[in-house]
Amino acid sequence: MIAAEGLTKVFGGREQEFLAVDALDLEVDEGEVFGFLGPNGAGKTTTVRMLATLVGASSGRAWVNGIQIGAGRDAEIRARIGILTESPGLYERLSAEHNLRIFAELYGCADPAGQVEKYLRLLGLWERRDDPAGTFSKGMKQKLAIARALVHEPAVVFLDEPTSGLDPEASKNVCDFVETLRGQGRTIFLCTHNLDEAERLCDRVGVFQQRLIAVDSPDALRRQLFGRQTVVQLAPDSPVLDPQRLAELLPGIEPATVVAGDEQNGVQLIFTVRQPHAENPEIVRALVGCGARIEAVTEVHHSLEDVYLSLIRDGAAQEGVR
Ligand SMILES: Nc1ncnc2c1ncn2[C@@H]1O[C@H](COP(=O)(O)OP(=O)(O)OP(=O)(O)O)[C@@H](O)[C@H]1O
Repeated sequence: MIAAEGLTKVFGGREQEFLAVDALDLEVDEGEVFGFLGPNGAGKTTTVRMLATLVGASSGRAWVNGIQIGAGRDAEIRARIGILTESPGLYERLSAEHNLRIFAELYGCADPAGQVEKYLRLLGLWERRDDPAGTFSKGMKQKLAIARALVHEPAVVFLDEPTSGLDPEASKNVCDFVETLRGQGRTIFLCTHNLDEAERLCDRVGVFQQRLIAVDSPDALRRQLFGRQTVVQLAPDSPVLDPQRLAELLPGIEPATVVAGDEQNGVQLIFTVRQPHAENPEIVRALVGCGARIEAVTEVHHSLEDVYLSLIRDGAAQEGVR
């Protein structure tokens, strides 16, 4: 639905060139919610602007909805996508309804009034439809801009920071709304700094800083970067275990990292495992066989933030994750 091959953007003239997007290769499937994550200035907006045909690429190729960008059919692409840019850019003096109607008519919707009403209602703005957009709060403006991006029922939607600057409740409302779009077969390309939001909404995420560092589902990235780890918490009065004996009893399982305990908290053993379902029972059996008193067995959970920070801090070294 969205594909890029070596997509590159260089700003500036020959004197002073700036490489904003470096040879991006990417495929986003139909119906997928794809999160595009990266620090400030990473080139996310520039990528969206290229894909949405708002700025030309310097080199490389890309297709949106099966149509190649910059190949004479950009107007067709623009008619079939919806885009929420970083600043809503509404007609402040016009009513919410009028703002949407202009776009619905511009896009040639068969039933502009019906579409406008549908999205004003879906985003909870119907009661305020006659108020000028300029009198709306930031959250309401954002919702109106989202409605505008969707009013012509595009198959591909680009959302650049949809919850930026919104309070927690307004962010949640926008997120909930994006979630409702998931089941409708639309392809959603979401740029966000909110990693909880990305974790909740996205099928896959791409971590990007001028070039694509890694791309996969949050779970797969977690596994690739950190493996799966099982923590065995021993009781404070548990006997001390002989690591040599334990290693003999658990062939094929990496020796555990031992975190020392104190009077209140017993020792923790952290095992890196491949298949917790198969290996955890073996670990517990071996420990109990050595006389350990086990208080709890848990799996370490790494957040998407852990994944993101690890990839961004160590971008170059993580090439292999791709
Ligand atoms: N028209 C332009 N001319 C020159 N440089 C530009 C232009 N547009 C963007 N840039 C530069 O390209 C880089 C990437 O900017 P971009 O807005 O794509 O980043 P971003 O990942 O969206 O950042 P943020 O998360 O802060 O919105 C920045 O260094 C920016 O200054």
